[in-house]
Formats: sequence, C-alpha cells, structure tokens
Amino acid sequence: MTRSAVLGAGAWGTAFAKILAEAGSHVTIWARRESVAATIRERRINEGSLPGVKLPERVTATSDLAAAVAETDFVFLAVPSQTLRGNLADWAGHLPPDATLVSLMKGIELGTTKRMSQVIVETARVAPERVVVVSGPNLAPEIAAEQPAATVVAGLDAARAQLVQQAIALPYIRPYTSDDVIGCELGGAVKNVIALAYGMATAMGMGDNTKASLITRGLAETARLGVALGADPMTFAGLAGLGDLVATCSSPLSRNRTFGEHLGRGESLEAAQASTKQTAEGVKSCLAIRDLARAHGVEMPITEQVERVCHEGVDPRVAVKLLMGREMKPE
Ligand SMILES: NC(=O)c1ccc[n+]([C@@H]2O[C@H](COP(=O)([O-])OP(=O)(O)OC[C@H]3O[C@@H](n4cnc5c(N)ncnc54)[C@H](O)[C@@H]3O)[C@@H](O)[C@H]2O)c1
Ligand SMILES: O=P(O)(O)OC[C@H](O)CO
Repeated sequence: MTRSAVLGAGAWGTAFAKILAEAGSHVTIWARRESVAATIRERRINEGSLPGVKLPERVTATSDLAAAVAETDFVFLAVPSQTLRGNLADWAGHLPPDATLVSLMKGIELGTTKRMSQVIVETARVAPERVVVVSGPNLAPEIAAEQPAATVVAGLDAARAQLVQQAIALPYIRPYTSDDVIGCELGGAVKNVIALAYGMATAMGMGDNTKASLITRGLAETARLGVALGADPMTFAGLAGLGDLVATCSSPLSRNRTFGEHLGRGESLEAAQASTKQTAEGVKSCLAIRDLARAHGVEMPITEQVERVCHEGVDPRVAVKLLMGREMKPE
C-alpha cells in the first residue's frame, strides 16, 4: 500500500487526503496548528476547512513535518502559493529522496513570477522530473461530496504522472495524464484572476453575454501567455484550461469569484479580505501574472484590469469601460 503526505490542512488538502485514502493510500495530513491535527486524528473532521466531511480511517494528521513525510511515496503540497517557498525552505531536508512531489496549488509567485513546480524544483533542490501537478475543475466541497469530476495529472516523467493518476482514481474522480506542466499550471493560476473579474461582473448585475465574453477572452489571454511560455495551446481547451475556468467562474463555491463579488459591490481590498477568510489565490497572483506577461510582451488586458481594481483602487466600472474601449482588432 502506498503512503502519502498532504502538506496543508486547508479545504483542498483535506479533500485530497480523503481522495487518496479512498483510493487506497495511507495518508498523513500535516497541519500548521496542532489543534487542527489533533481534531483530524481524534474526530476525523476538519471543521474549519471542510465542514461536515468525515474523513476515512486511513487518514491521520500531525503538526510534525518530519513525521508526516517519513517513508512516503508521494508528498502533496497544498499550502497557499505565496507561502510555498518559505515552507519548503524548512521542509526540504526532510523529504524522502525519491518521493514524487505533487503540487495541488494554483498560483504564480510574487516577485519571481515562478510557477509552483518551479518553486518546488528550486527550493527543494529536486529534478523537474520528480514534480507532478494536479489541476482541473475541482472545487473542494463538491469533490468531498463525491460529485463526479475529472482532473489532469501533469508531469515531465510519464511514469510518475501515471502513478499519481492511479493513486487518485475513484468512481467519482477521473484523472487524465498530460506532459504539459506549464499549460496546466498556467490554466489553474490565471482562471483565478478571470474568476475575480467574473465575480465583479456578477455583483455589478451584468448578464450572460458579459460573462461569456469574459470567459472566452480570459481563456484567449491565458492561452496567449501559455504559448509564449512553451505550453501546448490545446491544454487550454482541456480540463485544466476551459474546464477549470468554467467551474470557478460559474460556482458560488469559488473563493475567487466570491472575492470578486465583494470588489464588484464596491468594497476595498481590505474589506473584501476581512469578509472572506480562505485563500483567493488570484488576488496576489494577478500581480505576478501581469508581470510575467509584460516580461514576455504578452497582452493580458483582463488581468491588467483585475490587478488595477485589486491593488490600485480602480473602480470596477471604470475597468469595464477601459476594457470595452480598447483598440479594435481581429479575434
Ligand atoms: N479549495 C479548492 O477547492 C481548491 C481546489 C484546487 C486547488 N486549490 C488550491 O490549493 C491551494 C490550497 O488551497 P486551499 O483551498 O486548501 O486553501 P485554504 O485557504 O482552505 O487553506 C490553506 C491552508 O494553508 C494554511 N496556511 C496558511 N498560511 C500558511 C503558511 N504560511 N504555512 C503553512 N500553511 C499555511 C492554512 O492554515 C490552511 O490550512 C491553493 O493554491 C488553491 O488554489 C484549491
Ligand atoms: O475556490 P477557488 O476559487 O480557489 O477555486 C477552487 C478550485 O481551484 C476550482 O477548481
């Protein structure tokens, strides 16, 4: 039987531990707070992150990182993107020498503009082939409720990607493999930014034409950046591209869309942060994605406007006017 560690006891880490255990792994969740780890161990619940979900017997938890990762085949990373580098700096020395490191995160690092797999390779000092990424339309509460969904397992080493695929396949999870790590990670990170815009549009009372236009043009700018970085354009028509974009934009469960709704109602960034507690990765990633796009000479007008609303106090209505008033061009 395989052994897995899930580092991060948020909504996704907890839901993913349930998947892994049901698919046959022994799973240890690492939680920052011992009280969270103890409740998972003793009561098999993580009420703060995934309310009402009972975890299988094969899931345990600890706040001791070395104990969590000892003798594991897979280490799944599910902390907020902007904390990953700091976390890995502390963890790198404890990781088993051949464990596959799997990123469950959807963000781009501020300052460096690196994807999560790049941060892992650099900080844990491992070969890129040891890193696998899981990304797709996977809202944690729906997955925890065992509603059928598909996802993508992307890796440079096809054999490792297949092992992860086998480790998470269930009657309600259908994982596909891919070799396009760049495309899958970008799809996951940029959809959060577009979902912020979608939430703003929703709160401003905009209709389905507006929302369809945002999704379509949002995907166009994602694919443009992806191609400039070496991704396969077809990835953006798949689960980690369009699939995740549609799920995140259309679901009231999405933290990014919900955060956008707060901004669309005229709240400041600080007020929106105060009323939404969980991670809305797009809020920080929009800055890094904008910088990455500029560095590669790629136009990302929706991302630019989301960044201005989030971080420069621009009124979302003004952002819409600017987007609609751009120079005419072919699709
Ligand atoms: N929730 C989902 O539906 C979902 C689905 C797919 C991918 N993701 C991605 O998974 C990642 C984690 O998201 P989540 O939904 O679990 O977020 P979350 O907000 O529910 O939980 C984040 C967890 O990280 C912990 N944390 C915060 N700061 C930390 C630090 N400095 N060091 C270590 N741990 C820290 C928090 O205590 C919390 O347990 C994100 O990149 C997100 O985009 C989430
Ligand atoms: O709740 P969000 O906005 O972080 O989205 C969750 C997942 O990434 C959806 O696939």
